[in-house]
Amino acid sequence: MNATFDFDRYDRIRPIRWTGDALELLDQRKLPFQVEYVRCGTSDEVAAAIHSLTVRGAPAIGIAAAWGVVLAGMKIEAADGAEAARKLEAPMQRLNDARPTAVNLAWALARMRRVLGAAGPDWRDVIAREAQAINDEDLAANRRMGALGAALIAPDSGVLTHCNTGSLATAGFGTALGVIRAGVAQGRIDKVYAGETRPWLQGARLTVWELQQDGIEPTLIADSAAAHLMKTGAVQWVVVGADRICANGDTANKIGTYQLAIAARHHGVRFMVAAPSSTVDMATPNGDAIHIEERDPGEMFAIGGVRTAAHDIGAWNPVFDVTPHELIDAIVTEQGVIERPDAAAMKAAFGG
Ligand SMILES: CSC[C@H]1O[C@H](OP(=O)(O)O)[C@H](O)[C@@H]1O
Repeated sequence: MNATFDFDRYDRIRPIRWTGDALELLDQRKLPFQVEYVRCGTSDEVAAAIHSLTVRGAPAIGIAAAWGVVLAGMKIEAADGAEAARKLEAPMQRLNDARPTAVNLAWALARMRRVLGAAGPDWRDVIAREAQAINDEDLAANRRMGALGAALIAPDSGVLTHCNTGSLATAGFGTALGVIRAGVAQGRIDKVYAGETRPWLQGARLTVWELQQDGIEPTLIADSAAAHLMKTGAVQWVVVGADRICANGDTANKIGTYQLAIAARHHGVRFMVAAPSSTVDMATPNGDAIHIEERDPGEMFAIGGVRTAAHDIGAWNPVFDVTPHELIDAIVTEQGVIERPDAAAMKAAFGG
């Protein structure tokens, strides 16, 4: 990233605000047409906000859950961190159970448990500092990933992205969208395509809105137009985020990612996954072991409260899928770039 890169120009959105005694969440169910914050005063309110996608995005739900633990800590008495950890285990489990696929949620809660276990009478300050550290580390990681990922993209490239991986999904700047922000700023990317990302429309509602805040004009496409777009030669990279990257490089991400990878390989378009190391899960051997969240089929029947499907029908609504590592050209984390990821490359990079 060049020294004069203006992060502030590309990072005005704050989906998570800690007030000192509550967590304010930008309600992503209502964007882009309403910009409203939801106030969470308890950890269970944070868990409900995670489950309802009021706050969403793998890193963002981990950060929100960490602050949820701090909120739970305000409601109990404990002499030290070990006693607090015992009393907070139930609310932490409810935070953990809010969504199953993104490893960042469990990862953040494991960090909170770890510091709690070692904390003394000042355990409340310790967990508040840890929640802030998780947030700040994510922001720094995204800015580093932006530089590393953008460097892979040749000037004058077209890029297609999927879902939302920007400031709304993280502590700021974004993962895949951070790569795109950096690539646009450096003149490497001159055309950004965003897939609408049915059924929840993270692309059409969130990514397009985020990029407009930056002065970047994306082109929205229907999810079903992606392969045709690649066939035209308009894009050189597909750049996406991740919810869980396994020990062999298999990657869970928003539903529709897998078919983008298949089409990209068929058309000679390179495929990049950008995610912080907090999304890497070396304890999960491969994509077959990932719990794919299935959500209420009702999310497929209406948009903005307007029904779009016939009545009295069934539906299947898995909201993630797994891209096998063989279809991924590069995994970019803040620790570096893994080209042609496989188990050996992942082990060399992350141990385990
Ligand atoms: C940097 S966000 C990663 C990931 O999270 C999103 O899922 P959701 O909107 O359901 O929380 C999407 O899969 C993004 O790629």
